[in-house]
Amino acid sequence: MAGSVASDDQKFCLTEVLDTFKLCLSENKEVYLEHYVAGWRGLVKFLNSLGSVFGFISKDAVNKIQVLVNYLNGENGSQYVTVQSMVKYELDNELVDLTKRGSHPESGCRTLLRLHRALRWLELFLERLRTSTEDSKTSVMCAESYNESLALYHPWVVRKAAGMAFCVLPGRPAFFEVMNVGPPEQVVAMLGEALPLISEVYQITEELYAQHLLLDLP
Ligand SMILES: CCCCCCCCCCCCC/C=C/[C@@H](O)[C@H](COP(=O)(O)O)NC(=O)CCCCCCCCCCCCCCC
Repeated sequence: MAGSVASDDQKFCLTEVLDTFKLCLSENKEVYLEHYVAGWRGLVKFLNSLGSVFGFISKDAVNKIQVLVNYLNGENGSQYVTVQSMVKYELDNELVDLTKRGSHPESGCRTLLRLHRALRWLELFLERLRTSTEDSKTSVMCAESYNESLALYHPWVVRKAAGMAFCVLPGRPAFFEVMNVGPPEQVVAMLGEALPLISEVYQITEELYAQHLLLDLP
């Protein structure tokens, strides 16, 4: 379906994303920013293949990815190799607006926090997809996951727009097809492999942010 008409580099395959999140964790459980960002790139590709209704969502994600890529490729790039080193560097050098937006409105820490919250949505949504049945509705699974995670941080207008976008999500069969992994059983197996990795990346980041009191960055 949608996947087969897209050109190769536009083609999304969940396997790629799985592999990217696998690469995220270093031996001592630090999170590599480069792979974290690459994981999000893959997800955005997928989102774009679902249609232009999701444009306002992917645009925001792309902006945030770009902010982080700019740090990675910037003159202090070596401080941004892992999320742990980024947090340390930005805090030590007072590069983070801690209570209200001021001179560092786009710190790596606050930018990554937005993606981190979205990763929780992803975890919840993929778990619902994994355990769903043929007649489950993707729009409902998506909305429930959103309400339990990201929605808690979004103002009414954004929640409203997101809710409208969810309504036009393709049904489960078409959705699985766009994932481009294979038959449903294979998608389910794949999700079973991907989820623990995504959870681990999420947990490690969550604990790091909690430890440094960064979970409410403006
Ligand atoms: C498959 C359906 C995809 C639905 C995506 C669900 C997430 C809905 C998010 C709605 C965000 C609306 C855009 C605006 C966001 C910003 O206001 C807000 C705050 O930023 P600020 O503090 O800089 O102002 N930004 C955010 O919270 C970051 C949102 C990032 C969302 C990235 C979502 C990517 C989704 C990728 C889907 C992949 C699904 C894969 C399934 C196999």
